[in-house]
Amino acid sequence: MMGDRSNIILIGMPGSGKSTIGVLLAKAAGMDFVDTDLLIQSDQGQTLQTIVDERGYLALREVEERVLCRIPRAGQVIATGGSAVYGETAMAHLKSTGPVVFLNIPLATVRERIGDYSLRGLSKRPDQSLEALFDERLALYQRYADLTVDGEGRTQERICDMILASIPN
Ligand SMILES: Nc1ncnc2c1ncn2[C@@H]1O[C@H](COP(=O)(O)OP(=O)(O)O)[C@@H](O)[C@H]1O
Ligand SMILES: O=C(O)C1=C[C@@H](OP(=O)(O)O)[C@@H](O)[C@H](O)C1
Ligand SMILES: [Mg+2]
Repeated sequence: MMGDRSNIILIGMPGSGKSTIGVLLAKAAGMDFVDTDLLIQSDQGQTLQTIVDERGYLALREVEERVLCRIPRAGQVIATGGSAVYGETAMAHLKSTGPVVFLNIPLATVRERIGDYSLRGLSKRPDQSLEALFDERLALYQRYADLTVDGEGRTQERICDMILASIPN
């Protein structure tokens, strides 16, 4: 099946369900799954948290952009990290490989799901609040989305079904 279908690319804030819903989508659609956070870690031989702690949040964004640009065109479900949208070239590449789906959840739900974000290796300016990061990113997620799915109050299975119903195969 790989090679003859478009990718499906998931974007959104940390906690929006990209990694977990991505697996469900891939199983339901008979596609492969890749989590770009894991690609970054194996490329660098470091955890995301270590990259941010030792080299800074901009280093993570640079590495992320390079890794995303190498994603092949074959049919895979791709869970990106929340900061993927800072890479303009990477997003142009990903969009050329298939539909980009924005998993949209409110700030309060991001807070609930991610807990103490200082321990999450988030790619954000140290002085930036989560609220400011959310606002900055919302505009970027909306810019790149081909499809937006509201995840609030919905199960992962329901969100998966909604995405499959909206994407031609
Ligand atoms: N629709 C949902 N309803 C309830 N919990 C969810 C939902 N989507 C994701 N979660 C939970 O939120 C957490 C973060 O999900 P994850 O897939 O890792 O998000 P991301 O990859 O976008 O950061 C996980 O514990 C996951 O089970
Ligand atoms: O939003 C972010 O800045 C990040 C989100 C993480 O991925 P998830 O969105 O899958 O949690 C991971 O890429 C890294 O810790 C940076
Ligand atoms: Mg994830």
